[in-house]
Amino acid sequence: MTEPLGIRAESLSMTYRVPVRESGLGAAFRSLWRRQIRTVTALDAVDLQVRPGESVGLIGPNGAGKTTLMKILAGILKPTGGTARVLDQDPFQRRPEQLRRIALVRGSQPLGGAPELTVMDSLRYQGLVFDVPPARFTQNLDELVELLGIGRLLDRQVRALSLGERMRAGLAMALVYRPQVLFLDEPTIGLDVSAAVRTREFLRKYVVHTGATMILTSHYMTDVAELCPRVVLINHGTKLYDGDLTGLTDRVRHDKLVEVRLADGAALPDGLEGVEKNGRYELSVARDQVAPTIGRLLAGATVLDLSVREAPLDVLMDEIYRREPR
Ligand SMILES: Nc1ncnc2c1ncn2[C@@H]1O[C@H](COP(=O)(O)OP(=O)(O)OP(=O)(O)O)[C@@H](O)[C@H]1O
Repeated sequence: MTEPLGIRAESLSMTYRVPVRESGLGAAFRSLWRRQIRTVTALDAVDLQVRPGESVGLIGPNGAGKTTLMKILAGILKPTGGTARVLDQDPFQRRPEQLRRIALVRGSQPLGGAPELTVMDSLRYQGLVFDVPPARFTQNLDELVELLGIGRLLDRQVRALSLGERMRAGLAMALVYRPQVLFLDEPTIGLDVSAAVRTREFLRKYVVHTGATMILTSHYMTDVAELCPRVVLINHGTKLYDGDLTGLTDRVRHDKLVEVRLADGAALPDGLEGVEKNGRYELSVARDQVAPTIGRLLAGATVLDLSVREAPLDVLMDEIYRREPR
């Protein structure tokens, strides 16, 4: 059955036409009357369905096509092939009532508008552009000020904000009209650890509180792991995986890491192998061998400390990306 709302992309393709020019003055003159064009396929027949209220992490290496897909879904780019429907409308039609229901926030440029304005004036302007009734505006703003902790920023000029402050103000700008669909392109890029944690907490609360649908791209796997129960991996413009993160990482790693500290610098019991790091051993153990391995460690040595963990997500993603030809 057709899902009436949410997001639906069918066979979405995007080809950019890029002028090609050799370096040098002569080549610059020649290109005036003989332009060479190369085509770049950024998306190649991508299908995607996102249910209302779902949070999806769009992942893939640099140049995979993630931003292109987001821009198409947000109505900024017209695809060269296929169809997109967001909240049952073609996003590229850019109908005002549609624009009022979606938002795109780019971590690299979280705030548009006039840099001389204060954050409060920018928010008021946003409220007018998006036709938010005054009482609703005040209510939304109060919530956002509380959730994002931006009270102290309201009377500051936009141009005087730090990157983290810009991101928080940018989120407030994008969310003050309560969009139902949120496209976030690397929302924590360049943020310090605390700012990234606070941004993630905010986004989690926002989607729970409002029921918004969210598509997020990030190279920080913590963002994706914490916010998106579902991930979509694309590379070279093609969708390669759609499911939960564990299902994806299980494809490359079938082990867990057992880390152990033994008394008096003792060696590992016979038959166990591991890498020594700072007085601890790290053992890569097949998932079904974790319990027997721990049993052998406890039986064969005096264990001071022991932990079992998954391989770091970034390492797993590196392995996944490396499997794909660049
Ligand atoms: N305006 C443009 N003109 C020409 N080519 C473009 C344009 N925008 C993107 N591309 C190309 O399209 C491909 C996909 O780019 P896109 O920005 O969608 O990737 P991405 O997955 O968001 O990458 P990143 O993680 O580096 O931001 C790349 O090869 C890129 O060089």
